[in-house]
Amino acid sequence: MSHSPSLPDRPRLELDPEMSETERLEAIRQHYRRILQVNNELEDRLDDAQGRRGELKTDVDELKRENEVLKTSSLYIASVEEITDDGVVIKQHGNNQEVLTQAATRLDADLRPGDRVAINDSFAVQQVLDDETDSRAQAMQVTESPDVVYDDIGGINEQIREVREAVEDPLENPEQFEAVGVEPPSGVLLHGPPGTGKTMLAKAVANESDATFIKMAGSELVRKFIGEGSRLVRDLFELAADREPAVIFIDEIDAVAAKRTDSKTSGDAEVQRTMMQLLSEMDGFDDRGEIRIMAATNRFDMLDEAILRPGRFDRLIEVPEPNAEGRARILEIHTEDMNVAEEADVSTIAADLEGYSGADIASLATEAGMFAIRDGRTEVTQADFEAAREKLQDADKTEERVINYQY
Ligand SMILES: Nc1ncnc2c1ncn2[C@@H]1O[C@H](COP(=O)(O)OP(=O)(O)OP(=O)(O)O)[C@@H](O)[C@H]1O
Repeated sequence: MSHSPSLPDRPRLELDPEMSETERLEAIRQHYRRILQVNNELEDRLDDAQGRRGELKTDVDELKRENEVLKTSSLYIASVEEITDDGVVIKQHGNNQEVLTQAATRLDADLRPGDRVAINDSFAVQQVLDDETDSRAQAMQVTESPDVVYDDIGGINEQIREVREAVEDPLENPEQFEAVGVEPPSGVLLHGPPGTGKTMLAKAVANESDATFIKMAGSELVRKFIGEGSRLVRDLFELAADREPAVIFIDEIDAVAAKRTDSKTSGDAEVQRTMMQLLSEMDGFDDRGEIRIMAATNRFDMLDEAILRPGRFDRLIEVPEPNAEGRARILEIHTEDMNVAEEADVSTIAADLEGYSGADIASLATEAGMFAIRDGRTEVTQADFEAAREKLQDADKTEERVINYQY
């Protein structure tokens, strides 16, 4: 090898018996100098070798790390069912296969039933997944029975009726649809301005149909879970199948299903893949059983028409800003538990709230209550509502100024 040429020969001392005393001394001196020289040479070589060894060790460490990564990137996900004297019983996700296996010794003490774990090809548990790694749990919000009822929603009775017909009826009376011979709508799309009660409506229909509510936010899929979008969409439908009856709710669907002409979002191949996965899940979902699919958007104009075709989101329900009557009902709902003065008139206040969404009205009620508290009163007066309205309007103006300043 180029970096290890043969070692220098060991110097020999050759003394001739014929030599004089002086000659012998000279020969020994020379021999001594030669030994020193070889010694220096060997020391240099040793330094070189040590340096080289350091380099190689760094290479090995790097390869080891790479190997670890390669090993861990091909792990499967499973849940721990039971820990027995014979080993760990796990259930693999996806195929639900149960296996009795062993855990890496360093994990023995940490393992608990219910843990999500990563297993290798021979099913040995390699890693316990914490919530951080569990993107599925982060990306989806699962609620057994959301605490919203239809009566909590004001001003959109017609929309409630339509959602009940499209979601609740097929969940509760599938036989009726079969007997009449009509297919219930595949997917229900709620569209309208922000804060008008779209999410509430989806939660209420899940609650009142005794279905599990599974929410996924489209915007998070593209912002937070880059590269995982299509897998998470697949997981979403799988989870719903495990938990039926279930209502799937995809909020801000425009984030994954924008028109192709919108270069900023749709140019992204990953977003396209996520949308294709969503479409294929919906198309392949003929025998939908007890799963209903809902979605919401504030940007109906941005949606790719592909998602609106029959068999996909084919029931569109517009949830508009509330009118005066709706605003009064929403204000009534949000002041139900508040100690409001006799003289305060909800409909007069509501009449003045043109352009307010349900969410705006909810903050107005809280803000009015805060005025009473600051004033040391226990009753909320008409004046408190007016003060709250002015405060929110001022806040809006500041926001506008900030936005104008930014652009
Ligand atoms: N119609 C309504 N009746 C009563 N409260 C409402 C109504 N609409 C909105 N609210 C209040 O505003 C909050 C937010 O509403 P929600 O999340 O349902 O709106 P959204 O339409 O889904 O909004 P976004 O499009 O911003 O997600 C609710 O928790 C509720 O307090």
